[in-house]
Amino acid sequence: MTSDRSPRICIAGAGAIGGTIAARLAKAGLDVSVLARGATLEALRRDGITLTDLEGTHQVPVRASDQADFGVQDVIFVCAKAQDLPAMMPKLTPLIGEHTIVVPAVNGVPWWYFHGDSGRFAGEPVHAVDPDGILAATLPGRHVIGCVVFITAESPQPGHVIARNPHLIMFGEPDHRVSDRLRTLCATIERGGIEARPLDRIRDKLWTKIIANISTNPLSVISGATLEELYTRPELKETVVAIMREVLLVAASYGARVEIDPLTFVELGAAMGPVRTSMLQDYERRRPLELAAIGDAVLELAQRFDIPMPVTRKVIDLARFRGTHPHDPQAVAASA
Ligand SMILES: NC(=O)C1=CN([C@@H]2O[C@H](COP(=O)(O)OP(=O)(O)OC[C@H]3O[C@@H](n4cnc5c(N)ncnc54)[C@H](OP(=O)(O)O)[C@@H]3O)[C@@H](O)[C@H]2O)C=CC1
Ligand SMILES: CC(C)(CO)C(=O)C(=O)O
Repeated sequence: MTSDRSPRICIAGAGAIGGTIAARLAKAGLDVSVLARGATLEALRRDGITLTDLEGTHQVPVRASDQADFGVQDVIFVCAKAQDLPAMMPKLTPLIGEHTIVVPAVNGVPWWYFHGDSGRFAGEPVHAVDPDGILAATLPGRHVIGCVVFITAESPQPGHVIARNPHLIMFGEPDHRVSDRLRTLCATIERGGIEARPLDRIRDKLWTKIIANISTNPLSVISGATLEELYTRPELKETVVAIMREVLLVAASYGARVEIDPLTFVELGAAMGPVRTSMLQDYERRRPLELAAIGDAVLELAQRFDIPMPVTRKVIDLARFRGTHPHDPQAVAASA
């Protein structure tokens, strides 16, 4: 990636996060192409992306296709749910050239976690997120720059995105170098009004986000509670904090420095207000839950150090049950 011409940026997956990033960058005049499908593709071709953020509502035209026919890209943001990556990633191959950067904007433990790592598991796969090894096989790790997305967004209908909070993404090289390409990427993203911070220890922030997700997303599915409720109602908060404690031990075992303690986490989380987690939104729409990346992968990492995670495991099991047996008030009423 060079800074002497406008970079070509592809956003693969135009839901809540992909739609927000694509709209911000395209609105700033960057060369953006969007890989989308179905109703979203139709909406993008007809109306562009309609983004409501802190600055108001913007309608932003974008180039969109369901074929990866945009030519070799400088940057590809992969913005699908983790379980959709093995189907999506091979489609992106024509977009990847020698110097292409691929940024998975995906919650949970990434498949590249041990790539570029110098610890005892260096180079090993994370089976829960790449069960057939498709991601590792299609994308050489040298293309990856990791990121942690601090944007809360919803896509209430295809092509429409609401993201009414400050937009922050932290980026980092898997081997922790603060490289030229990392700095150039951040400068490019900032042109879109998204705060982009280059980090030298991306896994620390990954763990911070993983702790937020694993302690609230599955429990939100079981309880139907918002973040504010999860972090303030004593009967929910107790479980949230118990999960955090279990996961902090795993993070520490992998050498991560998580600077926030559970009580500070709870205070910050409560201030997020009546937000429905992305997993609760998926549950309500009868969509698959991102439990493999946010839950199972953490259990897999815990297992490597023989760390028991009784509360976390139970909550993940219950969320998985709820995801496959959705509560249907109408059916309950009809059978009464
Ligand atoms: N929403 C949020 O507030 C946050 C989300 N995240 C994370 O960001 C990631 C993306 O989440 P989010 O944007 O909410 O998810 P969404 O479900 O809103 O968007 C995912 C998009 O990817 C599309 N997609 C999936 N597979 C393909 C494919 N093969 N070809 C083309 N398009 C495809 C989906 O299309 P279709 O609708 O047709 O399935 C959908 O439009 C997740 O890991 C999530 O956990 C992180 C921080 C906050
Ligand atoms: C808002 C937050 C942090 C909740 O865990 C999130 O990332 C999500 O909803 O997936």
